Amino acid sequence: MLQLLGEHACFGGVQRFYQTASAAIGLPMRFAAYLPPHADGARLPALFYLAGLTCTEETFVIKAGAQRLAAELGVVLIAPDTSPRGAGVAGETDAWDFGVGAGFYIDAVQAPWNTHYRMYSHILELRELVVQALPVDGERVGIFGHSMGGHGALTIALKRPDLFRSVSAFAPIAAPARCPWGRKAFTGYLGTDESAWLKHDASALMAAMQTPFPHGILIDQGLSDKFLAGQLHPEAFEEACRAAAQPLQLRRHAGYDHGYYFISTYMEDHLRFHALNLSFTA
Ligand SMILES: N[C@@H](CCC(=O)N[C@@H](CS)C(=O)NCC(=O)O)C(=O)O
Repeated sequence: MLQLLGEHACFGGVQRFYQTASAAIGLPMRFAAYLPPHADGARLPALFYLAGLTCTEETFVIKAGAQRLAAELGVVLIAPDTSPRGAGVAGETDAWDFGVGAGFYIDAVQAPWNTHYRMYSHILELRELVVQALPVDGERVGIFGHSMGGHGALTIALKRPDLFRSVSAFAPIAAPARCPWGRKAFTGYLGTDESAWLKHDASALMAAMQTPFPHGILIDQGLSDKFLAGQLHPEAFEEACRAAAQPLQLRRHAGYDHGYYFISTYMEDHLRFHALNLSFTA
């Protein structure tokens, strides 16, 4: 079921790469798993990291610099891929913001995308798989992500707060139904009925809830991010959290852009935020 593709010693633990026959996607899917040093039989908290447009399961592992602190905190890190690979849908590699590398962590309902582009179900299936096959405590799983993956982390956590008990994001696409990236993806994967999009829009989902994460949500945003004005809309999510009485730390950082120099700068804060949240009993 799980095929080990590679393993590298890293800060006393192991950085692994796996392939699994994904039932949700209907194709082989890859993911990365960092296992910190741990005692035999231990069940550890785990964090899913969802990456952004054009990324793979390797991007976070190589660029975010998360393993050293994950080793210290004893947290497992799971990094899925960002879309199906080799689905063979016509045009799937024509654009960098739709199709391959841009699955948006939703299940497509429109043909021809709905056969394989089912990244929401894939993340849930991976969660089950890692709890079963790796030393992961199913009661202590959190989720975070960047840009498209920030949208994924926020929406998946809001849809399933029972499965993901802690959530944070870097420069998330916070209101996809009203930005060009989100509108393009939702039109292609979900169709033109915009009311159906709102079930996959973090700001709309939050506006319809009451304090789903009582210990708070953490978001970091660079103010020199070239996508901030047109694509990200953190202020919409901030407003929705205020209306829902959801505690939110939205930190805006002068000088930081959209990339991994920004993400790696604040990675430690996110890992400590999740480790603390996952230490509270449910
Ligand atoms: N290809 C795009 C940029 C795509 C992009 O910025 N992707 C972000 C996520 S939305 C990313 O993490 N890229 C990988 C990297 O920075 O290593 C462009 O031409 O501006």
